[in-house]
Amino acid sequence: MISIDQKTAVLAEALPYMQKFAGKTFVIKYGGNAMLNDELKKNVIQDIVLMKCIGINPIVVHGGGPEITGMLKQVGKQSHFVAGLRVTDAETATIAEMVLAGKINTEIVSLINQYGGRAVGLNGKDSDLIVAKQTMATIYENGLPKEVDIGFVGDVTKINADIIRILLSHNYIPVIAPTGVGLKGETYNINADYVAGEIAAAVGAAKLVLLTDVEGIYRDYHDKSTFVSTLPYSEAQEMVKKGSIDGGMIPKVEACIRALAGGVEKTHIIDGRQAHSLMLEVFTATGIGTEVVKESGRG
Ligand SMILES: Nc1ncnc2c1ncn2[C@@H]1O[C@H](COP(=O)(O)OP(=O)(O)O)[C@@H](O)[C@H]1O
Ligand SMILES: CC(=O)N[C@@H](CCC(=O)OP(=O)(O)O)C(=O)O
Repeated sequence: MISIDQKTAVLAEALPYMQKFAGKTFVIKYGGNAMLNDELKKNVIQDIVLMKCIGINPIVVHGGGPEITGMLKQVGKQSHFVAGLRVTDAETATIAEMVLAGKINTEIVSLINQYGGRAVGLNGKDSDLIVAKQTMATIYENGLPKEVDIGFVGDVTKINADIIRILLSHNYIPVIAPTGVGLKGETYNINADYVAGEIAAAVGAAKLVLLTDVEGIYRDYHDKSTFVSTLPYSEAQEMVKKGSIDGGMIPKVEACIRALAGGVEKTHIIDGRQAHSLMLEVFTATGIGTEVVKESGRG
């Protein structure tokens, strides 16, 4: 049982962070694997509403990979991933948009509103928020890059962030589905981590926080003693090339790298399975998870 002294110590520790972050914008990427449990979902939503209450401007970018996989299965389609990206034919792009923008986005908006926030849902087509072009997946064979065609998967070419700024200036919480629109109105499926990195750079966010289903990054994913709390991005790039960062972790580190290059001050990959992990990361001295940084050393 936590004592009164411990409770007050925790609250007092939060004060300087509340002062430091008031008025700052945080992009929070909430991934499909951290969304599977209703109690955790509630914790994440409460943390986002709390941030808003103390003057931080949260922007939520959500995933929904497991739900897309489930829906594809219902219509008899198997899912395949290359370098963490879903191989997307035309029908898959339509189903991904339906699940992300139609189902998950509205659910998150509704939950935030139930907890007292004022959320507005957006997808890449709203006001041409996320303009994209077709991209390839890169895999490494013996350290050498190789391009693989994965269909209607998009690379962000432009974020039209005006609509986000307008919503923030009126105290709304934007909730963004990771679908992209091409120059001819076509739909692209984009990994939500990449969208979060691009949005964070476009709005000049102070922090990008990616919630996932592991503690953070491990040097060797099969050995939990190799957890890394601070990872310089040059080292992260090497780990992707060597294959020690693999699958769904690749878009996350690449999103952090993109955000840092775009001027975002801090990027974190944290465990969405831990109750109130967002609050712990933002309002405590030690933080949790892995921080991807430009230089070595945790700030
Ligand atoms: N070096 C690594 N450290 C941590 N996780 C890794 C690493 N390499 C690959 N992974 C995988 O990345 C996964 C996280 O990506 P993903 O499942 O796509 O998350 P989300 O659904 O939250 O976006 C982890 O569950 C793990 O299986
Ligand atoms: C191209 C690509 O991989 N798109 C992702 C979009 C959803 C997503 O990113 O969801 P998570 O954050 O839950 O993984 C997909 O189809 O699964």
